[in-house]
Amino acid sequence: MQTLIISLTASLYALASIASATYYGYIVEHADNKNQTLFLMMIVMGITIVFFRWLFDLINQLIMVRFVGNIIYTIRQKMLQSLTSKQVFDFKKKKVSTYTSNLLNDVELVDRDAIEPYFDFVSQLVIVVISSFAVLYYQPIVFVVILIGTIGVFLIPMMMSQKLQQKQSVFSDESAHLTESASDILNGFETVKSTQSVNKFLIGFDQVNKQYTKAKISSGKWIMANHVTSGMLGMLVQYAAVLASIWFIMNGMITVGIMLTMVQTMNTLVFPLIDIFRLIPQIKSSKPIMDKIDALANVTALNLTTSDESLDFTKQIQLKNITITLDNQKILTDISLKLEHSKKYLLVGDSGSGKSTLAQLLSGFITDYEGRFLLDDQQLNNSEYLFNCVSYVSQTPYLFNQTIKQNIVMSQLFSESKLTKVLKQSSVSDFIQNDQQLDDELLQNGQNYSGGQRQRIAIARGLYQQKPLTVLDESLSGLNSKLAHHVESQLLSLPNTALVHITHHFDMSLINQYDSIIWIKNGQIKANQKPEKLLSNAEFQSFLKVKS
Ligand SMILES: Nc1ncnc2c1ncn2[C@@H]1O[C@H](COP(=O)(O)OP(=O)(O)OP(=O)(O)O)[C@@H](O)[C@H]1O
Repeated sequence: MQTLIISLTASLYALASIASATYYGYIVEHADNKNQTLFLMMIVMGITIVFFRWLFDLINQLIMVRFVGNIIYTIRQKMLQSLTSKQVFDFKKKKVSTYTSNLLNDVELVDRDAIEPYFDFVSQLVIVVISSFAVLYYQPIVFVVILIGTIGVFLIPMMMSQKLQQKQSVFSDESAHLTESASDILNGFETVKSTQSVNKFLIGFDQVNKQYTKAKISSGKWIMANHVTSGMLGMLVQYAAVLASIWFIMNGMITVGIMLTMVQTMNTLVFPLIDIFRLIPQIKSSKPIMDKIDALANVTALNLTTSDESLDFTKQIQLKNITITLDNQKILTDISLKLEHSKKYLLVGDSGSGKSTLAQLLSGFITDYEGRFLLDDQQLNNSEYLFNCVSYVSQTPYLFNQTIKQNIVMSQLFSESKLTKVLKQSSVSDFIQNDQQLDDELLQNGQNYSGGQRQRIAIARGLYQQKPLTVLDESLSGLNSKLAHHVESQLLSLPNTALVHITHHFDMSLINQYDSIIWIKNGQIKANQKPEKLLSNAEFQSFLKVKS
């Protein structure tokens, strides 16, 4: 439809251009008529033609700008939609800065090198076709000269397109590296400064920037070479056609007026042809980037089956013989575990034993596992369904560029009483001076708050979601022991929420309130017992000693 509208406006422009060419020939033919009325009519005709030519050109360009804008908008929306429908684990296989670069830099490249040129190409093609008919009408032989010349010279830009594609692909990769390098320095700004690594990072960035600039110049050179060569080839075709016309005049076959009309019409034909020579390789060059965008924009959206929708967690979650292998390494081996509704579990183990991996499995982030995962008594087919039942609070939570209130409520319905309750349970209320503070926008990732305060906001967020299971992964590590004690005891007293709490810091005064301690060692469950029983185990005692 868009192509059709562009073609239509381009046709009107081409017809106005041909009228203009005919007008030139006509005024030259009638220059020695000395007729005042005819002269006035010529002025009116001239102004009318110029006006319509301008009007159709303007409409064509304005429609094109609108179409291109809308297409780019749709591509970005679709890309982000598809990205967010990725499974968490798959998403993490690439760097965030790579996605950012795809979403920003690559879309810009496609805009510049494919979408705008495409509409331009359609317009020019329509103009070429219509002008060809006009030239054919005036002098078929000149048309044949243009046709042969065009086919001949068309091969050269075509030969360039392969090279252009390769250059554009390298340029896109280098754009991603540049974004990665810049975001590394900016995200790790404190560490870069405090470790006195500014120079090291600047040198690193300098190298990446050089590579990027080299790729940009290299692709720019080829684009320009393509541009200039197309222009030169177009001129060659035009010269050949003009020479043919002159030959016809010399042989008395056409008048000077007709020749002028033809030269003008040829301009309407040859300049768009030059554009076409330039546009085809340019459009082809963006194919690798279009493929990349296509791959990103075509992730299959999450599709919960009816059986998934009826899944719920009212009694228990059961893991049966679960094994998780990452990078050919078994991280969890043959895990069998039952988590009952409303019960509280402490998950402990050495660093690297697999606690976070288990937490991520329970939270729906890991989809690739052997074994069976049962919600109540039904098999879980799609891990993302767990987002309905589980609230995950990470050790290093991300706070959005929004207010504290928005960071806590997220997409749940707002309830003042619920908010007040979770603010107290998480001890966020301790550092909130007044209600206005909840509505103040946070700095990047909540940097205007301490690590412990950020963790408490994340706990409040987790509790506000009111899911049957809350998983805390070292979420109290940034709090002092008094605060951690308060929050942990609040969590332990939640009546309708099961809790899995991963920690390296044991509050011995609360440990007996857990229903069970799950002890993981080397990716396997070493014990899953009531605290009083496990605390009497000598091996566990020595594990605790090492920890304290
Ligand atoms: N995406 C991954 N790809 C490959 N290996 C991974 C991945 N994530 C974790 N691992 C490995 O799995 C093992 C268990 O990691 P996990 O984070 O679950 O341990 P943990 O018990 O939570 O440790 P800590 O207490 O230090 O946080 C580690 O050896 C880690 O290197």
